[in-house]
Amino acid sequence: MKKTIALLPGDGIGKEVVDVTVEVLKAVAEHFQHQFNFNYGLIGGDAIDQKGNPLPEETLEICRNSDAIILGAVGGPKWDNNPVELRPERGLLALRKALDLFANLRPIKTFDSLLDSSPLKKEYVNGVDFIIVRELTGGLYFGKPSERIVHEGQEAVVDTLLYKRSEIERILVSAFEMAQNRRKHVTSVDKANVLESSRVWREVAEEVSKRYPDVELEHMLVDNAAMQLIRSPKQFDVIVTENMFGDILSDEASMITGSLGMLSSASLSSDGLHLYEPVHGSAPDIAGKNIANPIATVLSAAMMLRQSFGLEEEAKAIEKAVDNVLNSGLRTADLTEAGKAVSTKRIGEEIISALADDREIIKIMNTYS
Ligand SMILES: NC(=O)c1ccc[n+]([C@@H]2O[C@H](COP(=O)([O-])OP(=O)(O)OC[C@H]3O[C@@H](n4cnc5c(N)ncnc54)[C@H](O)[C@@H]3O)[C@@H](O)[C@H]2O)c1
Ligand SMILES: CC(C)[C@H](C(=O)O)[C@@H](O)C(=O)O
Ligand SMILES: [Mg+2]
Repeated sequence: MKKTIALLPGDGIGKEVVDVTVEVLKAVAEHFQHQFNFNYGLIGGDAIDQKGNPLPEETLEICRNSDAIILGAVGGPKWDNNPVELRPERGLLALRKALDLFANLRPIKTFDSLLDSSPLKKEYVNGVDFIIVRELTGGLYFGKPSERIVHEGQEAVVDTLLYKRSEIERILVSAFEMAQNRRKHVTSVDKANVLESSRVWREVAEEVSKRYPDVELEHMLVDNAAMQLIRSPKQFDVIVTENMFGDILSDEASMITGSLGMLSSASLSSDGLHLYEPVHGSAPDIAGKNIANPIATVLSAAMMLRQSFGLEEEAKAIEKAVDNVLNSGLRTADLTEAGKAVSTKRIGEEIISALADDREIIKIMNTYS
């Protein structure tokens, strides 16, 4: 299979984790006889420095001319005091909007070998397998006005939480569709005791649920959901929620798996051009040290192979290679005690060698079958 992949490494550890992921994808291409072409684009702080724009038009073109997009992360202290239009994060938000990447899927699944890495009790995290479906192109992130104003004669500020009913409906449909192929349970998270937007969200959730009689719908207030994620994470199958709540709950949920460095994601659009990125950011505190965990991005690439290219066997091969590496006891610093950790690059090399081992076994088995 021949595919073109846009690579937007971005800033900080974004570059390090994308570098590893590209090597893994090259190994997959070699073992499974595919041709992956990689087109690099600038986004975030780097793009501001080189092009004066966090999302240059060339980058959008590269994305539009590709079959899928892999992004690292954007942001860093260097640009923190920039005016809002020159913030790296604006580049990511503009990209999500421009490509209509409205459905952000963030799977939370524990690895058996990492049960001890979670701060939660082993018996609570063992077997956790749920997905957060986060609305990604609406809500507080995009509502206008969003500005400093004078209100009642005083300095004030306003951000707007705006959703079209159709935007709420399409994300809920995505969640119910997903639940139908899983354990048939949707938890719709909102703040309907306070926010009008959440009251409408609940109404739409009820309407959509009528089309999926085999799926159970539960409403949960976001503050309770934050607590339930820690108290009993196994109760969840599909969590669907608006943009900001989803952002916060997914970082929280990452600790069930042991680290934010484990959490992959897919941002899906209606026209089939999807973006894959780790849930974490550019981690300025560890950037440039070759110690970041690349697994979130590598697993995002597996999501890409499955979702965008239909390459199920290849996606599974990556997931199995990651599992094998973790089973062998190798861990980056976020998952183990100081002194025992291995580097970003080493984890990448081990994943590639686990992939190769697995292919050899399959080949040997095929010759005997
Ligand atoms: N998708 C994105 O591009 C994205 C996501 C989140 C934050 N950001 C940006 O990143 C910058 C830093 O934000 P932050 O520090 O709040 O969040 P962060 O996710 O970058 O880091 C939070 C903490 O987790 C650790 N961490 C994150 N990823 C890791 C990995 N792969 N391996 C090991 N440790 C990891 C970091 O070292 C840090 O201690 C900000 O500019 C923010 O806007 C970007
Ligand atoms: C960098 C930031 C804009 C982004 C978000 O809030 O969506 C990040 O935190 C994420 O989770 O992808
Ligand atoms: Mg976030």
